[in-house]
Amino acid sequence: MTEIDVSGPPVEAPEEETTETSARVLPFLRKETAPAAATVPTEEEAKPGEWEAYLPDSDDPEAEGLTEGAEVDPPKQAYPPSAAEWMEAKDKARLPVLPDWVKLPDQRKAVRKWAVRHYSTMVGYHAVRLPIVYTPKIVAYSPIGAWRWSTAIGRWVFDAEGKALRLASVVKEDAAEYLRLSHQRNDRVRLRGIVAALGTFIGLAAALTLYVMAPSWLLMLAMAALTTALGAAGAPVDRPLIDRAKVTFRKRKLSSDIVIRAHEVAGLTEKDMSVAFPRPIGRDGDGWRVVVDLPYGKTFKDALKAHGRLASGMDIAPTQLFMDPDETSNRRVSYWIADRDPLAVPSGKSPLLGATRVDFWKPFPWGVDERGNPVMATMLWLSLLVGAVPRQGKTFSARTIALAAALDPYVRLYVFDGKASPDWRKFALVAHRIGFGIVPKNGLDPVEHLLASLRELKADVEDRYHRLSELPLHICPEGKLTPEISRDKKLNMPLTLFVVDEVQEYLQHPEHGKEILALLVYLARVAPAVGVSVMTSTQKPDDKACPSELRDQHQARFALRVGAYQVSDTILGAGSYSEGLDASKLLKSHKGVGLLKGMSDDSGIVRTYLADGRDAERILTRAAALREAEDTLSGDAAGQAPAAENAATVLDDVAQVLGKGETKLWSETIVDRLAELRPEAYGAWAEMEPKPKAEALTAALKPFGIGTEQISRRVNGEQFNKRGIKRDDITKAITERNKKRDAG
Ligand SMILES: Nc1ncnc2c1ncn2[C@@H]1O[C@H](COP(=O)(O)OP(=O)(O)OP(=O)(O)O)[C@@H](O)[C@H]1O
Repeated sequence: MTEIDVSGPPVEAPEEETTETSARVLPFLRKETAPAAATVPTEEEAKPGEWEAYLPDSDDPEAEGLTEGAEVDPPKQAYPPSAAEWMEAKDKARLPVLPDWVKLPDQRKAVRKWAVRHYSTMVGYHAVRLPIVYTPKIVAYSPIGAWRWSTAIGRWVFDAEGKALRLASVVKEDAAEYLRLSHQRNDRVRLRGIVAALGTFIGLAAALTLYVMAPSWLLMLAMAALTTALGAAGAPVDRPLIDRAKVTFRKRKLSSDIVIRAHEVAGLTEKDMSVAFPRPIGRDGDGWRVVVDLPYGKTFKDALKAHGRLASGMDIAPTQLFMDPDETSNRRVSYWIADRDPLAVPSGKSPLLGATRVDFWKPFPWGVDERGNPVMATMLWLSLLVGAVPRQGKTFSARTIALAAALDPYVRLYVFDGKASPDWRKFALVAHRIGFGIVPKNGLDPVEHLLASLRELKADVEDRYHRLSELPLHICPEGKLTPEISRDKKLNMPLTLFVVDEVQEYLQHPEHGKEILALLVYLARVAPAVGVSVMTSTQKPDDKACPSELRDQHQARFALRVGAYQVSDTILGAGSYSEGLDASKLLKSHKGVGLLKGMSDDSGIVRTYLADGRDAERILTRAAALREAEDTLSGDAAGQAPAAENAATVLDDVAQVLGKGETKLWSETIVDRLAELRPEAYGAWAEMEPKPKAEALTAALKPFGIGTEQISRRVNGEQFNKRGIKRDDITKAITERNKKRDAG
């Protein structure tokens, strides 16, 4: 592959350098130059990424000592570039046949909206002034206009323009010249007099005809037109009849002068070099798109640093100015200048309110960007970290994602809220496991419940990896979870979303914090690949409250307003600030607005849709009904024993149901006995078919490292082979658990 050095424009090498044995390698090009016509490119010709090479001309007397074909330091890059590179460069440089605002319906709509708003403002402006300003002015100026017209016609008819020449010939006493000019004047006056008389006659006849025959509206129109024309002619030259519409900046055309001024005051221009405009300024959605080339040596980062000064230079709020780097050149910056602060405009209610169900395998609407384009979110194969200062919409934005998951009846939800706020309560209708706060209540410790859920899920994830690799090819062609597998209840591998709001509350738990951290790190890193996504949110993204070893596992990040750019970088990942992503620039009024990174190839602003408490309740009631209809309610929502209770006692329960002298027992028999022992906890298992019944027990014992094995038994003289549990395994697990418990 060709290596291309585009570190700077070609520089004419000093003569002595070319004669040295260690010749300097000039920056090379993507475009081949015809050797015979090789010249040093001027700055205007040199476009980024299209440098022309300066090849010494052997005919040039100054190129002494250089012979064609003689070896200098071989350039790093092969030359000429390959056809693919050449085509790629051309592809990048090519402008589309039609601009985006013509092709894309969203942009077309925005331009249409802008045009209607712009021109209706203009028309409205003048319509209001027509009766109260323009008409009185026209009427007042029209006599002056009539006088100006008649004197102008009189001067024309009597050849006033030749008067000065005639007078000059009199002063010079040049009789011949005077006679010639007088003759010319007489001829002119005669002809012009006839024309004027004819014009007056026709005009009067037309006026009379109009007066007698024309309908009154036409007569009025003609009079209005005549008065307007006279008024315009009579208006003082320094004060035009019609005011210019005094429109605000956002409706004023953004000119290159304004952009240049902004760069000058922002210190982004050089003494002898201003900014260049590689393409014309144009409308883009509800704003202007301006692409500039900064002077050589200035970078996108410089523009980013000067953000506030640029906004001031353009006379707009900083929140109206958006910047994007350009991949072809570090000195090219693309600005989007919004007509008004787009982030303060609410994005509206979540479309989930009108949705009967969601397919969580597909992207779902989460909000809109600064230009009002929809932003679709997906949680497939990733984990998401949400961070912000309190009251900015952290919980609401994360909850909208969980609501979408709830509306897919095949998605299993785990919801834990460290703050025990009312925001997540209604998820109890659908969540497989749910817990609030960190303080034990009604005999249930939410932290232990979270821990047990994490262990349960870890075992599930390990099991999924194992089973996916063993599934037959026709079910699992690529060894990956598919929509079909995830919806097959028998396979029990649904898409799963693990939500932890205010995660720092759990991570700082004195007893279980470390284990919770380790399990979350494991899940955020490993689980997305088998359809288990983790979504954590925090108002304290610092290392103490939410260590980087957990933050770093999140592929996607969403930062709402934070206090400082360093905190923004902590949430979004190092280097985000230099890419132009800085959540500290968001304002308090920007509720539910944040910067999204890593969910797709694009990073940027999302104004999340709003689903308040009542909306959430409506959606969750619908989601619960949907799950009931599809028979997918499970865990806590289905009234099945909470994970903590199961996990804490299942070992003892199994030990208890194993009869004296029974060294091993079939799983389904164990479940039946468990259901008799504690129907409130195991009743639901007992009603299952034999296979899922056995699988439920296997999953419950998995976190303790207990597996099943084939057990042969004779029933009524017949031999049966089924999977079961060994007493020794149970006894060992209980001993280990007790040891751990005692060790504290
Ligand atoms: N998308 C949105 N559109 C409009 N307003 C919103 C949006 N999201 C949140 N808000 C407003 O912001 C307020 C705070 O939201 P939320 O409770 O999600 O903040 P938070 O960051 O989780 O706060 P805390 O840390 O105190 O829980 C909400 O009560 C709501 O009024």
